[in-house]
Amino acid sequence: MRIVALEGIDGSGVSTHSKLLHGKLVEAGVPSCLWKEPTEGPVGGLIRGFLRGAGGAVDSDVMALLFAADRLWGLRLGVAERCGGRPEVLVVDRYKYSSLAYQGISSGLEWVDAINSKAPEAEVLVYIDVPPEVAMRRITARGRREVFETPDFLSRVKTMYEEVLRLASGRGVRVVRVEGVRGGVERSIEDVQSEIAARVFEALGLPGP
Ligand SMILES: Nc1ncnc2c1ncn2[C@@H]1O[C@H](COP(=O)(O)OP(=O)(O)OP(=O)(O)O)[C@@H](O)[C@H]1O
Ligand SMILES: Cc1cn([C@H]2C[C@H](O)[C@@H](COP(=O)(O)O)O2)c(=O)[nH]c1=O
Repeated sequence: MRIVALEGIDGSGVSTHSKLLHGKLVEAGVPSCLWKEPTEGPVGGLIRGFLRGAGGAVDSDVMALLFAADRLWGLRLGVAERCGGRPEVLVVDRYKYSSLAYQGISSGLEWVDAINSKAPEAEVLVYIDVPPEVAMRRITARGRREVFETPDFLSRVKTMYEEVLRLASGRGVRVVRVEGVRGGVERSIEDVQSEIAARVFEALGLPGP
């Protein structure tokens, strides 16, 4: 199973572009499945509660363990059930790189990496680079906020992603960095998506979308 992971700070467009990319793969006849973390499984439900603030204060180590458990549940049980077996390409809307960037801040990269060592590296990691101010504008516009969605925390996550991308790249993951904002101007969804699709197809050795 070839894993293509989409990553970025909240509001960068990870969910939007995961769905669109999956649609393009299906259109091109590539057996592909769209997966999202946190999942809809039992551990994913617990995580959602914490993200909405229902579980009280959020402890980074506890969240890291929950995300790692949810991830393995997905890889070992959820994907097979939802995708009808093992798809050729699994497009993941967030993966272990989110744990490294978000929980790595307080829990430490090394430990978060260790508890995720049973989740294989992605073949391709698409990072959507958006400044926290733009991301926060989009988050505010949609009206509901989760615990990590503050300007200060998203700035720290963005800084952490740089380290995570270096780590992944050093392990042979194809890192595709895409600008969500160019020359101070937000790029349209279509513009960003056509770049993502073209570069992911190329990285996977598939004929262009
Ligand atoms: N170029 C763009 N790419 C993606 N989304 C964009 C773009 N321009 C505007 N948007 C808007 O930004 C929002 C991004 O939402 P989306 O749920 O995809 O982000 P996300 O990164 O998955 O956030 P979260 O992790 O908080 O759920 C959507 O409302 C989308 O319409
Ligand atoms: C997989 C994963 C996610 N997170 C964070 C990133 C977001 O703030 C939320 C998920 O919300 P979304 O609206 O569904 O994108 O959780 C994280 O901190 N660690 C992880 O491993």
